[in-house]
Parts: sequence; structure tokens; C-alpha cells
Amino acid sequence: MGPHPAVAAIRLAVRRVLKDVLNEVPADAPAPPLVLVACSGGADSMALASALAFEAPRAGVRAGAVTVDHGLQAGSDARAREVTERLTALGLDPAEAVAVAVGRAGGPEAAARAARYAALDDAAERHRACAVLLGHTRDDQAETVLLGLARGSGIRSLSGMAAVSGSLTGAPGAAQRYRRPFLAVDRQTTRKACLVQSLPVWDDPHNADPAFTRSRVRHEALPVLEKTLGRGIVEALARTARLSRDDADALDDWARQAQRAATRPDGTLEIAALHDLPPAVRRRVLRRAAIAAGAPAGSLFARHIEETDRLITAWRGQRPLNLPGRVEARRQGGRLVLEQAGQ
Ligand SMILES: Nc1ncnc2c1ncn2[C@@H]1O[C@H](COP(=O)(O)OP(=O)(O)OP(=O)(O)O)[C@@H](O)[C@H]1O
Repeated sequence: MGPHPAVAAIRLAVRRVLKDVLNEVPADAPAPPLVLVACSGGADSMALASALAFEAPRAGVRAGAVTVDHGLQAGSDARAREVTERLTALGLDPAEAVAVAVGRAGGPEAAARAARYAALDDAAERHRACAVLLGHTRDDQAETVLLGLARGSGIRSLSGMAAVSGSLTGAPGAAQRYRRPFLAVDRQTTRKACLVQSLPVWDDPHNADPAFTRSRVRHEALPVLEKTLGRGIVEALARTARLSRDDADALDDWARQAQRAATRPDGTLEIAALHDLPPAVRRRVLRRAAIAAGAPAGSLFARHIEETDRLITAWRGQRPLNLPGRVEARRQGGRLVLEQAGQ
């Protein structure tokens, strides 16, 4: 008898990702290559750890795990140790718990996230791992899309989380470090896989706390949408993410080329070359140019880009604009100048 369908599904997802990872192992990586799983002890990442432990020896890779202790709840250190013991029992080696100091920048969730990725990057480098697997599921993806829609985001945000992504902390040489094998696997499947394999899981109380927007999306908004619009909404939102990603990638490519064509040797942008671009492409060029001039991507909002756009499409002698990062945008003759104050 083969494995339970839920176990077969998670193993297949991991097998596919290991194949991709193996195709891209850098020449100087240790042999056999090491793949780490970021495991919180929750159902998604425990299922991921179990599938990795099963598939790694068959694929010819070593499997390890990292559990980050954010230190935000009483007893979190003991819990992290317990999780690593379970991971060791699954055969993962190394299986380590890393305690981090969570700052305050950007709010508690963002700060915990930044500390977590810094710790994961650090572990990947210390162990010279060629990939770190994350347990985000299709449900997480659907929640991300719904949150983006509620904010009125553009398609880049609606494209959700990528199956492959680089370090959030910008660590060099890690453009494809993070892999999300479960983006097409639903949460019910990871839970079931843990249940049938008798893997104890830890449910983070934060995930059920209605104080968090994501928790309300998960426990209130999505169930209502399922009830009123029919089952399959999670799958539909995840499909929107995939389609949006392809569209956003194509527009980004177009914008890169358009920016190159519109940029003069002195770094200013030719208004005439920008004017006739489709607005979606022009806004992307302006965003890229503002970031290149020193505006921090995270503080550059749609309204900043729209105002900059008006210097091109609705010119009536506006004053120079102040963008985040002390970047000034002004029109000068037939050119758009974006530069940081003091330059
Ligand atoms: N404490 C932790 N230690 C190790 N890995 C973790 C931890 N918390 C989360 N992860 C990893 O991140 C995945 C997603 O977790 P979760 O959905 O709780 O975080 P998130 O804040 O939504 O994620 P992200 O910050 O990556 O967008 C987990 O499946 C796991 O792989």
C-alpha cells in the first residue's frame, strides 16, 4: 500500500523542488548539498520537514532544519527545543534552534519577520546550505492576494509570494535561496499529512488572534467568501497570483527597456520618451528611477508615483516634488530629473 494521498502530495511537491535545487547547485557547494527547512513547528512546516526527511536521501541531498525562537511568548525557548527534538527524530541534521532579538521597526509582525529571515540567512551561510524551504501554502497565497485586493494593490502585490526568492535581508549571492514547495498544496493537506504520520504540531496562538488582519482574513473573510461565492475561492485567488506574476514580470521587463531608452547620458529622463508609454509602464519606469535615485522602495507609495507622473502628463508648471529618501523630482526643460538633495 502506498502512502496516504496527503503524504504522497507533500512528498511530490518536495521532490519537484529538490530536482530544481539540484539542477542549480553552485560548483563550490559541499557535496552532498545541504537543504534546510525553516520549521516553526506548525502543521505546514512540520509536514514540509517530514517530506524533506523522506525525499532528501532519495535525491542525494542532506536535509537540515532551523527553528527560530522569536522570544515573544513565555516558554518559547522550551518549545523551540521541543521542535528541534522532533526534527532530529525525523532524521534532520543539523536541527537547530536559533534565538533572535526582535526589534520594533515597522510593527511587531514586520520586526519578527525581519529577525527571522536574518537568522535563516545566517544559518544558510554558516551551514553552506544551497536552499531553505518555507512552508507557505496555497491558503497563505490566497490570503495574501485578498489582503492585496483589499488595499487596492497593483498586480505585483497581487502576485503574492514567489515559489523561488532571494534573501529578504539582501544577503549577496542568495538570489534563489528560498523555495516554497507548498504554494499549490492546501493547508488541509499539510494538516492531514501530519495527522496520519502522527507528527505533533504546534498551533501558534497568533494565527487565531482576531487582532491580526491576516487571522481575520483566514477565519472570517475567506469562509464568508466561500459560502457566498462557492468553494474554490482559495484556488481562484491562488490562480490570480500566478497570472498576476506573469503579467507583472512582463511589464517589469518592458519598463526596464523603456527606462534604458529614455535615460540620457547624464541620468535624466527624456519626457517625450516617457509621455507616450502606456501608464502601467511609465509608472514602473518612474518607480525604478526614484529607487535608483535613493528613494527606499518600502516608503514609495502609489501616490508618490502618481504625483511624479503628473509632471509628465499634466504639466502646468508644478513645483519640484519631495519623494521619500530626500529624493526630489522636477521637470527641467524636456527632462525629468530625480535626484537626492545635497547632490
Ligand atoms: N519560528 C519560525 N522558525 C522557522 N521557520 C519559520 C518560523 N515561523 C515561520 N517560519 C517559516 O515561514 C513559513 C510561513 O510562516 P508564517 O505563515 O507563520 O509566516 P508569515 O509571517 O506569514 O511568513 P513570511 O514572513 O515568510 O511571509 C513557515 O511555514 C515556515 O517555513
